[in-house]
Amino acid sequence: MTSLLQAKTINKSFGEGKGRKQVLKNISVSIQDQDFIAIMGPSGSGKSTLLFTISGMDTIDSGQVLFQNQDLAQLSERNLAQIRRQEMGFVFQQAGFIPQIPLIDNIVLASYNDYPSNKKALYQKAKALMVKVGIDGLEERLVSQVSGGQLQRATICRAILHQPKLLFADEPTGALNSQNSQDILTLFTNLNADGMTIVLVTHDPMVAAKAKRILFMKDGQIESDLQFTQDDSNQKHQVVLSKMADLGI
Ligand SMILES: Nc1ncnc2c1ncn2[C@@H]1O[C@H](COP(=O)(O)OP(=O)(O)OP(=O)(O)O)[C@@H](O)[C@H]1O
Repeated sequence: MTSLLQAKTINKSFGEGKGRKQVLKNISVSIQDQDFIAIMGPSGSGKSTLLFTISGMDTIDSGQVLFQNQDLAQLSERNLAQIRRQEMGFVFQQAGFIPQIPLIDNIVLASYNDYPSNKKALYQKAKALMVKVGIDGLEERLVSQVSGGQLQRATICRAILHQPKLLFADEPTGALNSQNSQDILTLFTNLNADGMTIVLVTHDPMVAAKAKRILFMKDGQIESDLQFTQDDSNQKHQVVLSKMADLGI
């Protein structure tokens, strides 16, 4: 496996003066091609901030984030946006969908801008993905006409439509019931088996147990980095539960 993304001693603070809080403290982590990583840790430990900074959505105070050996901070805004649109996919809580257009247009829009000649294929693929995640039949609904869980699944469709190399997801199953969560996890597992690298943040030990590697964060640092060679979800689940107990999660 080759390194897809490397974070080198990154630091990130929020606030000014006395209110300044260092949220990421000298974090170094290397994400390999075809990794499937779950980031866990107590609330406020810096999980989402780590996801935002390594994905180029937010800046860092010091250190380096290299994606395919390119330093994100050295890229022009245009090049960074292009890499993020074409090579990365994002499942974040703020969906950023346009309220006035149907769900399927929202799913296709970003990819269509980059690949306008593929319009028909993109819509066909979007429909197939909507079936896979259990929101078929909602193609023409507006954002205001679907539930939070349905919107979350639409966000996932949009994030993977262009088959990104690297998928970032913040609590991708947070708004879903257990059957829908299982369907999404099966989809992620299959995408990963087909070559997509996945980095997700979760509080759910069942979700983490699907990953090949689990990073536990504590107070802005990576407390442990567990790699699993055997695909034994039960064993991983037990390890996660015991680690969560250690960290008081
Ligand atoms: N934009 C921001 N401005 C100021 N403080 C922020 C900002 N984003 C995050 N923080 C603070 O940074 C710390 C880490 O936040 P972060 O969202 O990364 O934690 P988390 O581990 O993902 O938490 P949770 O599990 O509750 O989502 C928290 O104290 C949070 O309040």
